[in-house]
Amino acid sequence: MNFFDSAPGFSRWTIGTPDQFLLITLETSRKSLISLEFCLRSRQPSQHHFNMAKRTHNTESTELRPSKKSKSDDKHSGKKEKKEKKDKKEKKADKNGVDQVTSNTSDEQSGYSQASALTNLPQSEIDQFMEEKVVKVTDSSTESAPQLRPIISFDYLPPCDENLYAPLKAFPAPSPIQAATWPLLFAGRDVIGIAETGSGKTLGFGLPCLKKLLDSKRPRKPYHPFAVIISPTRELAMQIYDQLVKFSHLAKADVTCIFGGVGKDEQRVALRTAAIVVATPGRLKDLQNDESVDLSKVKYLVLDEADRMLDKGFEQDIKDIIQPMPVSKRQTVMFTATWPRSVQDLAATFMNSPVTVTIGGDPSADPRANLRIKQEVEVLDGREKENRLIQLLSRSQKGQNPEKVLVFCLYKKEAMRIERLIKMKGFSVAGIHGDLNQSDRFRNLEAFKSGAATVLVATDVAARGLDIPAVKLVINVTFPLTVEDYVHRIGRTGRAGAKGHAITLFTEQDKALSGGLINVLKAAKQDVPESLLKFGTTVKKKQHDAYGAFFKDIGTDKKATKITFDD
Ligand SMILES: Nc1ncnc2c1ncn2[C@@H]1O[C@H](COP(=O)(O)OP(=O)(O)OP(=O)(O)O)[C@@H](O)[C@H]1O
Repeated sequence: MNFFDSAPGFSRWTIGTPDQFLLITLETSRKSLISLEFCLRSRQPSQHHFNMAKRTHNTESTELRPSKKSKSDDKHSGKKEKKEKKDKKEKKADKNGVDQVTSNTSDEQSGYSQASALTNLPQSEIDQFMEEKVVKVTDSSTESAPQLRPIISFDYLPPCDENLYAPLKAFPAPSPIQAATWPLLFAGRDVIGIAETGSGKTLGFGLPCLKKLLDSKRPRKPYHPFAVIISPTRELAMQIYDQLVKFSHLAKADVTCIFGGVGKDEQRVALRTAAIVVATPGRLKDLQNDESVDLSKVKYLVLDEADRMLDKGFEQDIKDIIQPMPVSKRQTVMFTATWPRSVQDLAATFMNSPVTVTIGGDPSADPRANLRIKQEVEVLDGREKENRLIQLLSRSQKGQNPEKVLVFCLYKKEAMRIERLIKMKGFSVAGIHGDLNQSDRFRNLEAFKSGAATVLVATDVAARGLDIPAVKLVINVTFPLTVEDYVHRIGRTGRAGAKGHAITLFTEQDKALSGGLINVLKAAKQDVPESLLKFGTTVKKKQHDAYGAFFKDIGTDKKATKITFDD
C-alpha cells in the first residue's frame, strides 16, 4: 500500500499500479475507512489525482510558534499605500511587445504580462467573446486602470512553471469567469466574481493564488500562510483543497485544509508549513485565537460563496479572521453565484477598489439560475409531499442505471425522516446534515459521488459549491430559506456545461418566497405554473437580526429551529 496524500484528520493510500489503482481514504484518528475508489489513469483527472509524487513543503524557518501580531504593520501601511498607487499607474511595454501591468499588492512580485498573441488579437474577437458570454466588468477604481483582455485560451496564460498549468489539459478552454477574472487577479486587483453555479469559479480564484505563491520569492515564517481561502462548509473546503492539490502537488506548493468536527493537533502541525490554508471560519478562528496560526502576512484572501460568508451567521467570524490582515497589504477576492444587495456594502468594507465581473447579466437583479437546468415547480398540499417524492424517485431509480438524485430538506430532523422513508421503499440512499459526525458526512458524500448510493438526502449543508459528478435531478422537498439558496441547491445539477433537472415541491407555507421564485423561473425562461402565480409575485426582502436576508417567516404554528453553521 502506498501513501498518496493527506489532509488533517484524513489520509489516502493506494494499492495497484500507477495506471489502475484502488484509492483508500482513512480517518486517521479512528483508523476507520471513509471511502474506496477504483481509479483508472484514463479517467477524467478532475475526479482523481494521478501523480503519485508526495507533495513537498516549500517553507523554511526556525521559529516554532507564531509571534503575537504587531501593530507596526499598520504604521507603515500609509507609506506602502502611496507606493502601491504609484505602482498601479505604471504600465510598460517590454521589448517583446508584452504589456506589463503592475499589481496593487504591496511588496510581492505580482506584475502581469499580457501575452503578445492576446494583445495582437483583433478587438472584434474580444468584443464577440464579451457579448456572447455576457461578460460585464465594473471597475470601482477612480484611477484609470489598464484594460486587460480576457484570457480566452490557455495559450494566453502568463508564463509560469509549466507544471502548474498541466492539469488544465483536461479542459478545452477557460470558462468565461476564469477568462475574465484571471488577468485582473494576476495583476493584483481585488475582484468580485459572479457567475452561474458549476462554471469553474474554484479555479477562477485558485489558479492565480497558486501562481502568485510560486512567483513570490520571499521566504515565509512558519505559521504565516501566504493565502487563506474561506468556505462555508467542511465538504466544500475539502473539495477546494482537492482541486488545489491537483495543481499544487505538481507545482510543489503546500496546501492544507482546516475544518471543525475533527481533532486540532494535526491541523496545528500542518499550519506550521502551509502556504495556502483552505478553511471553514469557526475552526480557523479557534486556531487563530490560540496562536496556532498568524494571518498577518496573508497576501491573498478568498471568500468563496461570498454572500454566505458575509451574512449574519458568519459576519463576525469573518471580521475577526480578517482583522490582522491590513487591507492595503492583501488582495481580496470574492466569488459566488448569487450576490444580494444586502451583503454588497459589507463586502466593500473588506476590499480595495474592487473590480466586479459578472457573467450572464446584472449582479444586482434577482438571483439567476444556471440556464441549462430545467426547473419544474409543483404546488401541492404539504401532506402530499412524501407520496410525490416516492413517485418521482420510482421514476428515476428504475432499471439497471438509476439516476443520481439529490433530495433537499430544510431541517435536520426532516432530512432524517425522509432518508428513513426512502430507505424503507428500497432505494439506495445516504444522508448528509449537521447532526452526523464528520466521518459519516464524508463517507455518505463519497458513497453518493461514487454511485454506491444513488439518492442523497441533504440539508442546506450540501446546497453550495459541492461538485458531485453526474447529478441528474435535484428534488426540493421543502423550499429553502431564501431564493439564493434555491439557486445554489439546484446548481448541484447541470454543472460544467451539462444539462440538469430540478423539481421543487412548493406549498402554501412557502408563499412568502413565491415572488422571488417566479422571477428566477422567468429569468431562466422556465414555465411558471398558474398555481404558483396565485401566491403572488411580490418579492419580500425580509431582514432578521440573526439571519439577515436569509430569514424566512415560517408562521407561528411551527416551533423555531436553530440554524447552525459549520465551524
Ligand atoms: N475551464 C473549464 N472547462 C470545463 N470544466 C471546467 C473548467 N474549469 C473547471 N471545470 C470543472 O467544472 C466543474 C465545476 O467547477 P466549480 O466547482 O469550480 O464550479 P463553481 O462555479 O465554483 O460552482 P458553485 O457555484 O456551485 O460553487 C468542476 O468539475 C471543474 O473541474
